[in-house]
Amino acid sequence: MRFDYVWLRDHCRSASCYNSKTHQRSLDTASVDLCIKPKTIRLDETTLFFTWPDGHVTRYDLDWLVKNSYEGQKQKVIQPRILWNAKLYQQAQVPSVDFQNFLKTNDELKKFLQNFLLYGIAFVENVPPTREHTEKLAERISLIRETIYGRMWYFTSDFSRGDTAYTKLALDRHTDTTYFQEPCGIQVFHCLKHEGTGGKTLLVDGFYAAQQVLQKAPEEFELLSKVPLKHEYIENVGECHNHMIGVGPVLNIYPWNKELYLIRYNNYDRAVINTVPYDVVHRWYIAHRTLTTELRKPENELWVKLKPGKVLFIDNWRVLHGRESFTGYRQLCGCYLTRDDVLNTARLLGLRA
Ligand SMILES: C[N+](C)(C)CCCC[C@H](N)C(=O)O
Ligand SMILES: O=C(O)CCC(=O)C(=O)O
Ligand SMILES: [Fe+2]
Repeated sequence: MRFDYVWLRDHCRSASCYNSKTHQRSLDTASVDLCIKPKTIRLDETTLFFTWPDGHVTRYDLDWLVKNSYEGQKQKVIQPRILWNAKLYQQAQVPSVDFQNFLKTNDELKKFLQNFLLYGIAFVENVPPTREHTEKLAERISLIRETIYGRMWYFTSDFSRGDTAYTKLALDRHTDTTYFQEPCGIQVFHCLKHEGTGGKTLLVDGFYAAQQVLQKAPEEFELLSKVPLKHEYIENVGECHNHMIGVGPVLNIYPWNKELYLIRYNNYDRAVINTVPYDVVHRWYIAHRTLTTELRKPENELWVKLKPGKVLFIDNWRVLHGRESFTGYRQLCGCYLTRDDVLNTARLLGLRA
């Protein structure tokens, strides 16, 4: 491990530099001499002591330094995950949780969140098929993220909004709200009614597919993580007028450990590519094709028929969804959740997120 002297001065946890009640820094970092060097350094069994030129003393537990060093973080993932294809997911036999237990006990909520964090999808069963109960369920986990579609949305194939979701047509795998600067973190689906045929839901682990790309063609993975693209939503239907633009690469990775944390994939909503120079664009299409080929492999497709009472939570930063075309009357309700608050709940329950 290597530490910079300014870093060591900046992270001083003494009472005058750090408020341990609020967990906030009191030290004004801009007041630290950028050429600062300690006058003396002393080490005992567990602790490293620095005396700075002005006489201030900083002490670090060696354990704390190990935990907080760049070298330590580089080898750790922020969020442990189990990547899956259809067979792996089915073999894992992930249990659904029961609505009543989920509302009543923190243990059930924790079990649910643990599975959700590991697999990027999770189910709650025996939910009364109403909008109010679905809302109550969502609120148990997080804050609902209100968007142009409303707080709780409720939709059928009536084309009340200018989007293919509001028809009976099939929808290929995609993530939602790619046209937001921060795509919605979690999507909740509850099918309240379906009198007809078809309409199965498709789920694909985008991170599993991306991992295949990384193994087979690392330079293509890299390109997909570097090239920024626009996605766009333009709507002029009835009273609804919207124009949303979101910019970002298809694969988003943390630079220090190369961990993938967000996939933005929606071929319907991808805007005109005008952010990519001529000599890169063709290579980008090749890389996009490789990823699409992985995403479309039948063995990666998990198909489920959503039924009243069974609520599906999808990590919209990881798992793609789609649907089969359908006939008859089909009513879906749900909402988006704010990702920060889902992760907050998970951390408060002792989970790593
Ligand atoms: C119906 N519901 C509100 C869930 C989603 C509508 C959003 C559809 C859009 N094409 C997208 O993929 O973001
Ligand atoms: O109708 C469905 O099952 C899903 C449609 C969809 O992709 C969406 O609402 O985001
Ligand atoms: Fe969607």
